[in-house]
Amino acid sequence: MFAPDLLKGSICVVTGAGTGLGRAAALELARGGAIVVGCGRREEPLAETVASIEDGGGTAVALELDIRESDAVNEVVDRVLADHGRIDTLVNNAGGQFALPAEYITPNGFRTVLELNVLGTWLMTHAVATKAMIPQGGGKILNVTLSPHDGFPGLVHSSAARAAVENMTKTLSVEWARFGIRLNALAAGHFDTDALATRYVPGVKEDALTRVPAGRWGTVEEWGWLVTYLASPAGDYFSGSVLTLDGARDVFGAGSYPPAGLLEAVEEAAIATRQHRNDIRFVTTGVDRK
Ligand SMILES: CCCCCCCCC/C=C/C(=O)SCCNC(=O)CCNC(=O)[C@H](O)C(C)(C)COP(=O)(O)OP(=O)(O)OC[C@H]1O[C@@H](n2cnc3c(N)ncnc32)[C@H](O)[C@@H]1OP(=O)(O)O
Ligand SMILES: NC(=O)C1=CN([C@@H]2O[C@H](COP(=O)(O)OP(=O)(O)OC[C@H]3O[C@@H](n4cnc5c(N)ncnc54)[C@H](OP(=O)(O)O)[C@@H]3O)[C@@H](O)[C@H]2O)C=CC1
Repeated sequence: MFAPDLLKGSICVVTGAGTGLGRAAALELARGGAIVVGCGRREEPLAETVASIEDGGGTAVALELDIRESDAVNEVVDRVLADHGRIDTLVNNAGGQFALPAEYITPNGFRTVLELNVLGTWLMTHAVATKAMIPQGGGKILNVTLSPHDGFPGLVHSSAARAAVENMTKTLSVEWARFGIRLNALAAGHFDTDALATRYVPGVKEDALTRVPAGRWGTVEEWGWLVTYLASPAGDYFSGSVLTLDGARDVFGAGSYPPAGLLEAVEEAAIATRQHRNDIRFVTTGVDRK
């Protein structure tokens, strides 16, 4: 899609680079000439992303990291700086949640989603800004969030978390403009990734598609193009924005609730696990993981 030297020599850190949207972003950044540092908890998918990039003539490395661990985040940022000297773009893509009616979400379930999406994004952002971007005189941070924005029934924890991330993005775009740091949030609608296929019950997933006016899932390539455009000089004047890529999902809005299949899946999980309805686990996969 882009010229092969668009990002030549640029150092781009992508969290969650082993799968789905993060993988697609990493591949497209590398096609544009960036040196990609892919992070995530599992070594295997990261290694596959690196191999795909290298097969295409690009350059990438993988570093295992749980973005919720402050010490580990600092170590990884130090390592990138030791190896590459700077960080031009950070893509805070790692994130996620499970779909569950709000009344079933436990305190720890809510905390877990907040920690992953808000704390994890904050730890990465703060470490990269203070160790790399402020000393080097600038950089770009792209935070992946969610569409629809005005409430996402079935995902109350993540809806709250992504709103926090978008506000964090806007706040920092003002505070850190004096350092040349530009921050934007990229709100994803429904993209056809493995996670979408495996983490949500089929009825719920299909219901989600009926709420996309464009009538189709987004492709991971379309996501990679947006990330790469913003990382490139063409994206230099974007800061403090929320860019929504969703085939008009946000305009359609939350729609009715519950989506087809969600409550039935809760009941099935309760029967399968012989658990009390207030102690439902892993309903989104329909599999008893206990
Ligand atoms: C309707 C609209 C649809 C809409 C359908 C379409 C949606 C499209 C929009 C979004 C799409 C995407 O984001 S797709 C990308 C999806 N990708 C991801 O989510 C990847 C990252 N996710 C994860 O790692 C996990 O899902 C996450 C829970 C966040 C973190 O996992 P951890 O291993 O750290 O957590 P655990 O230790 O297992 O669990 C911590 C607590 O959370 C609870 N918990 C964890 N998974 C749970 C589950 N499936 N169901 C219930 N509860 C769960 C546990 O019971 C624990 O609480 P206690 O039992 O009380 O201790
Ligand atoms: N697909 C879609 O339609 C939508 C996706 N999004 C968001 O886009 C992003 C990517 O989604 P998608 O590619 O579909 O889903 P994936 O589940 O494939 O991607 C999540 C990635 O984040 C990594 N990750 C998860 N937890 C951590 C952690 N604690 N530390 C480091 N890395 C972590 C995972 O790797 P590992 O498990 O190895 O750590 C994985 O590579 C997520 O934030 C998601 O919520 C938002 C809206 C819609």
